[in-house]
Amino acid sequence: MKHPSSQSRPIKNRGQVDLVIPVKSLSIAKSRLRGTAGGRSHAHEELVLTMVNATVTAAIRSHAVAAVVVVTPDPIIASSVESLGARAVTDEPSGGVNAAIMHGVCAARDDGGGPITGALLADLPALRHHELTSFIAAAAGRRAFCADRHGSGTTLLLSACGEELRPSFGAGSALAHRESGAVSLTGEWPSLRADVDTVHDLCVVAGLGWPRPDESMDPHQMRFAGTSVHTTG
Ligand SMILES: Nc1nc2c(ncn2[C@@H]2O[C@H](COP(=O)(O)OP(=O)(O)OP(=O)(O)O)[C@@H](O)[C@H]2O)c(=O)[nH]1
Ligand SMILES: C[C@H](OP(=O)(O)O)C(=O)O
Repeated sequence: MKHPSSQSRPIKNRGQVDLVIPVKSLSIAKSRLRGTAGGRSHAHEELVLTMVNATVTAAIRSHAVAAVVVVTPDPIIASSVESLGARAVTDEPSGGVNAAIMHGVCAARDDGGGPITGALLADLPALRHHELTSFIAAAAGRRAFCADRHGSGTTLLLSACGEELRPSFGAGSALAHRESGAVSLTGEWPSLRADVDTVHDLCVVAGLGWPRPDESMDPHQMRFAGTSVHTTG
């Protein structure tokens, strides 16, 4: 089902991969970061939305990606990512991250679907679209995943060409994906490995150049851990 706020269709790129990006509601997402964005009302929600928008923008810009489907129960996220060119669908039923991903995969199939599906987490604000394209090329149609920079989590899982995705996101997902036969690819993809769960992770993405000047959508700024972040305020 399309998100209740849905009005637009996704922008179709030339690529072969339909990418699904699951995102919780802004009120509960990134709980480990809560409090780091400052005391201003909705500062945390703005930080999370800014990270989601940056991730979705990079995914859409990758030439290897055909379409981006964001699965979220949150109407603010839905409307924001639709304005970027993604399709938004609600969680249905709500059953956690892997159920949300599979719902997005079904939505992508209903929309025509490409031969490869993928799940990308929404907390990769420093993501460079050419790194995503490079990873997809390296996967070469195999079921493959990118571990986060700690090696324990997963930031991206791709299905084999024409086959099921079989996501096992959650604690220790890198091992789960490896044990289920996915190939762990280890190229030079620092921005694809830099998920943000903690304040320290924010410093890491700041070192990778996030936020970039063109992502500063208005003059509001938050300060945390010595890093200045512009928000959509
Ligand atoms: N649509 C949807 N997305 C989910 C769900 N559970 C987790 N996610 C998303 O999956 C990714 C990883 O989720 P978590 O690590 O559990 O949560 P998080 O918001 O990243 O961070 P914490 O709250 O600090 O654990 C994030 O992009 C979440 O927004 C769900 O039930 N539905
Ligand atoms: C869902 C989980 O991500 P994180 O807890 O790092 O957000 C994972 O890596 O599978």
